[in-house]
Amino acid sequence: MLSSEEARKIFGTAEQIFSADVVSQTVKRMAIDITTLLSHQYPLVLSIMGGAVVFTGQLLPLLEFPLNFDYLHVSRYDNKTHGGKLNWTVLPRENVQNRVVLVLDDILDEGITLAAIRERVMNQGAAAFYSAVFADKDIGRSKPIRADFVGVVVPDRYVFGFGMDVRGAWRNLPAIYAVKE
Ligand SMILES: O=P(O)(O)OC[C@H]1O[C@H](OP(=O)(O)OP(=O)(O)O)[C@H](O)[C@@H]1O
Ligand SMILES: Nc1nc2[nH]cnc2c(=O)[nH]1
Repeated sequence: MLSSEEARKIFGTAEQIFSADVVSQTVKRMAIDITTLLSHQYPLVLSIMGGAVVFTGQLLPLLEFPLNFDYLHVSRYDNKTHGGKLNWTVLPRENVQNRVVLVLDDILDEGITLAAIRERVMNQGAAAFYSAVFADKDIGRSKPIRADFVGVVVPDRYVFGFGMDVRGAWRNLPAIYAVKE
């Protein structure tokens, strides 16, 4: 775990890439797009902990139609800046069978996490799978999955804030930052 001083130092040298205002306007725009497509589908919304916690908390109150909510916890970065093996720690309790599922995540990077979630959800009998990611990283190569709803495109750098951590810290920031290279 980072010390408080280390965490402050990373923040102090980081570059803000999306302000809190832009982030909040983007969530509103995504809510409109999601409502247009899914408001009559009674979707089961699955939030991917822990990164999606802030995005989920801001998006859900803007979705003014009936839905169910559950979460799952899967991670593969484990406080590092490069992904490894997927670690499923919490599986959803809600049954996905015959449901239209909308998965919420903070960031689509290489796409490995979201592709694995889609495979799992579809194998369990979901009727349809949609995904909304707040940030889509421009990694310069193809990904195994595209999100149906994308908030912002971020550069190919390690980013944090708005739910995304840097070595476990700073998920609480309202804006998005890139660590100093
Ligand atoms: O597209 P990928 O390269 O697979 O990476 C994207 C995943 O990485 C992050 O999770 P992380 O493993 O950092 O766990 P966390 O949400 O608990 O921080 C993020 O929340 C996505 O789920
Ligand atoms: N915090 C954070 N998590 C990630 N998971 C995959 N890419 C990233 C990233 O750039 N930042």
